[in-house]
Amino acid sequence: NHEHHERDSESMIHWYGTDIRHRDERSAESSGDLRSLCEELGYFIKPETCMVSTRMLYHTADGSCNNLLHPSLGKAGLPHKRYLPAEYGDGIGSLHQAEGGRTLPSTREITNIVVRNDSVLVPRLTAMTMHFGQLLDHDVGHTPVHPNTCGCETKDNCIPIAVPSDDPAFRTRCLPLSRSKTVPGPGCVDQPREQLNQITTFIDGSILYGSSASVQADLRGSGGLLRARKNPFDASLKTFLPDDEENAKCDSRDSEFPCGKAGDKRAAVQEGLTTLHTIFMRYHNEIAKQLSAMNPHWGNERVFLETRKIVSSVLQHISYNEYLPVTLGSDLMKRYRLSVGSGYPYRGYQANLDPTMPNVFAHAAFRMGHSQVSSNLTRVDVRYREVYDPVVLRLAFFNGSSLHDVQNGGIDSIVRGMLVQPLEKIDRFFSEDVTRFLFADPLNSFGLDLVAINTQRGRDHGLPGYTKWRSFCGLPDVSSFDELGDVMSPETIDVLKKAYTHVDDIDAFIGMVVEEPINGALVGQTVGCILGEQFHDLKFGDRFWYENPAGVQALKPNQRNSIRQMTFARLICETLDTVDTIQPFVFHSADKQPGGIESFADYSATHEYPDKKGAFPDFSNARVSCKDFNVIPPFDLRPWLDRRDTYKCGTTTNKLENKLGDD
Ligand code: HEM
Ligand SMILES: [Ca+2]
Repeated sequence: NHEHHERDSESMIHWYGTDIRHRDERSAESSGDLRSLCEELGYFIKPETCMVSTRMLYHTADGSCNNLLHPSLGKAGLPHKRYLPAEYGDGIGSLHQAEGGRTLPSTREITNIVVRNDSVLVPRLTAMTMHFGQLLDHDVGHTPVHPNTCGCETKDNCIPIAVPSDDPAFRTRCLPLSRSKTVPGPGCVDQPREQLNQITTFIDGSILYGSSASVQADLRGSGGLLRARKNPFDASLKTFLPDDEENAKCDSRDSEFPCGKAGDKRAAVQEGLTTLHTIFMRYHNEIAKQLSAMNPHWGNERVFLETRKIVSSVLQHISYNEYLPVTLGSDLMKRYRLSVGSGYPYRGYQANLDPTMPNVFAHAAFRMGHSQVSSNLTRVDVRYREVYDPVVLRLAFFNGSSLHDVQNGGIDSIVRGMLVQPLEKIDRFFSEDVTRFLFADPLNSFGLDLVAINTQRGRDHGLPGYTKWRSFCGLPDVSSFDELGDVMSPETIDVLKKAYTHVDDIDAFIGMVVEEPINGALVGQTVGCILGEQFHDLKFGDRFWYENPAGVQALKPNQRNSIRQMTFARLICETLDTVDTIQPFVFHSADKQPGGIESFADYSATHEYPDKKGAFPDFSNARVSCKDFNVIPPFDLRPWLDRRDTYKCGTTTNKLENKLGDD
C-alpha cells in the first residue's frame, strides 16, 4: 500500500470530479419520498416560473427556462438521457459485466494490451483543435463523483482498477477510483442507477459563468464584468483569471501565480485549457466595456446578460463553423444538419427536442479527445519560431506558472504554440502523460491511467459494450472480431482479440476510439454518429441558439450577422497582448504561400466545406496581420447600440428589456 499525501493523483482526480458546492444528494434508494426529492432537485419546474422578463430574454445561471414549455430540460443537476438502456451486472446498478458470466479483464490490462505510447499526426491540423474540444466538452458535461477516499477495496462506491503484477509502469495493486454520484433517472424513477450532469447542457458559456446562481455571483464583478486579476508584472497588460483559493491541488499554491478560477471547476486541469478560459474571460470583459460605453444607461445586470448572450453565441458559432467541420467532416455535418454556412438555413427551434447530455456522449464518445492529447505544449515567439522549450504536460496539471513565465513568452507563447503544433490523430496511441503520469506528483512519478479510468467509468455507468453502439449507429451487427474489419484495421482487431474473449465484451470507449476515422474527418463512424446526434439536439433544442430568429430572446438580424463574421482567430487577436499575425482559420496550420484575401467568414458563407477529403479548397490560410480587417473582420457591435428613445416604440421586447431597469 502506498502512502497518500496531500497532492497525490487520487485526491486530484476526486477534486476534479466533485463539485464542492454541489449539495450532497440523497441517493435514490435511501430516499423515503422519491417524488419530493425530485422536486427539490428541480425535475418539474413549472412554465409559470419562466414568465419573468429576464428569464425569457436571457440565460439563467442553471439553464432552466431555456425551454419555456419544459423549463427543466437542459438544466444543471439533472440525470443524463440514454440512447440505449443501461446494462449493469445485476440489472440495476453494479458495474457493467460481460454477457454469459464471462469476467471482463481489468481496464488497466486493456490499456496495456491495446494502447501504445506513440503518436501519429494529422496533416494540416493544429493542437488548438484538441484544446478547444476540451473547452467545448467542459461547457456541456461534468458528472460529479463520490468524494470518498478510496483504497483498493471494492466497497462504498469505490471501484478500484486492478493493476496486473507485471504492469510495465505501476507498482501498486490498484488504481483507486470513486463511482459517479447518482440521482433518480429521467422522469424520477429509482432504478436502474443513473448519473447526472452538474453543469448546463447547452452551449451557453457555463465555462465562463458557472452553472448556478451562487457560483455566478462569485465570479462577477461590477459593470457587467467578470472578476479578473491584474497582470502581476505590468498592470497595463491583459488580465488573468481570479485566484481559485479552493483549489488546494494547485502546484503553484502560495506563490504569486495561482491556478485561476472560472465558471467550470476544471479550468486548471492543464495549462492549455487555462489559457483558453483566460482569453474567453478577457473577451467577455472587452465586450462588456464596449457595451457599457455605447449604452451608458444600461446597468450591471443588463450589460452582463447581453454580453453573455454575445459571448455564448460566439462560442456556438466557433464550435459549428470551425471546430465541428474538421472533427466530423462534410457527410456528418450534412446528415445531422450542423452546418451554419449559407446554403444551410436554420430550420427552426424545436421545443420538443431534448438537449439533455446523453450518458454515452460524455462517458465514451467525446472522450475520444484524450487520444488527441500530446505530451508537450509547444511555445513560440511572436514570429512563430520555437525559441522556447515546450511545456511538458505532466508538469502542467493544476499548475498556473507557465502562464506567467514571461521569460518564455507567458500565456501568449502558449496560445501561439497551439496554432503551430500539429494535432495528434484519434487512435489507440495515447501519450504516457495521460496513461501513466496523469496527475502524477512530478517528484515521485506515481500517476493514473486516463484510458483505464474512461473504460472503468463506462462500466460504472452501465454503458453497453461497443458492438451495441455500432448497431445503434447503423453499422452491421457482428458476431466475430474479424467482422470489425469494416471500421478497424487488422492490427487493431488483433490487439482487441488479445484483450477480450468475445467481440461483445469490447468496452464502449475502447471500441469507439480505435475505429479508423471517416474520410475527411477525425472521428470514426460510431463516435461520429453519437456526436452528430447530440450536437444536432444542442443546436435545434436550444432556444438561445444564435440563429434562432423566433421568440423574445432572438438576436436581431444585424446582430446575427455580426456573430457570423466572428472567428476564433479574431478572438485570439483581441485577447492577447502580443499576437501580431495569425492564420484566419486556427484549426488549420498556416499556409506558407502568402496571398490570403478572403475572410473565413466569407469563405464559409459561400462554400460547401470541408470537401470529402477534409480540405478547404481555394481558401488561403496564410498568416495575416491582426489589423487586416478584410481577412479577419472585427466584431461589429453597432447593432447593439440601444437608443433610449426607441423604447417608446413599444415592441414587446423593448418593454421587457425596459423592465430590467437601468441604474
Ligand atoms: C490534457 C488534456 C486532458 C486531460 C488531462 C483530461 C482529463 C480528464 C479527466 C481526469 C476526466 C475525468 C475522468 C473520470 O473520472 O471519469 C476527463 C473527462 C472527460 N474528458 Fe478529458 N482530459 C483532457 C482532454 C480532453 C479533450 C481534448 C476532450 C475532448 C475533445 C476531453 C473530453 C472529456 C469528456 C467529455 C469527459 C467527461 C466529462 C463529464 O461529462 O464528466 N478531454 N478528462
Ligand atoms: Ca453549458
